[in-house]
Amino acid sequence: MNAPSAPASALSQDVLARLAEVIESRRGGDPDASYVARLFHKGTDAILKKVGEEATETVMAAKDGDAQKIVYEVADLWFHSMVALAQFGLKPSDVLAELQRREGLSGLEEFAARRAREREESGT
Ligand SMILES: N=c1c2ncn([C@@H]3O[C@H](COP(=O)(O)OP(=O)(O)OP(=O)(O)O)[C@@H](O)[C@H]3O)c2ncn1[C@@H]1O[C@H](COP(=O)(O)O)[C@@H](O)[C@H]1O
Repeated sequence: MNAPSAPASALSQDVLARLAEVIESRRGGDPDASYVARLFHKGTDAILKKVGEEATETVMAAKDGDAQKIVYEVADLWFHSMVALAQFGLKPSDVLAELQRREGLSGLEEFAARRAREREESGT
């Protein structure tokens, strides 16, 4: 499967920051004039429903092995996840900071440390 390529300069966190600003600017806007305003107007359940739908569509695209479709569906998923973040007063930079914190931290080591902590807390 050939992954579509994109110029590195376009793959910047600026895109996420700009989109977050646009999303924020739609809060309280006209639901008939803006898709994001409509989502905010519908509320948390509707936003989370879209995140779930887009996650499912991403899985289906991946099962098909269609690179273009995967990128399209993941873009939908990221976008709706960003609306969900905004709904909870969060920004993409919060998620990027968490990913940065995890940099170089082995997932398996982190999992083992978490299990050890949980065992300690439950006293088992
Ligand atoms: N990135 C996006 C973006 N990605 C996806 N979508 C919309 O998300 C919806 C995805 O829903 P589906 O694929 O499920 O299709 P649908 O059947 O139309 O949706 P439903 O009726 O099932 O809810 C579509 O209407 C897409 O147009 C987006 N809408 C907006 N943006 C960004 O948000 C900005 C603000 O948008 P407005 O608020 O509409 O001005 C835009 O300039 C873009 O940068």
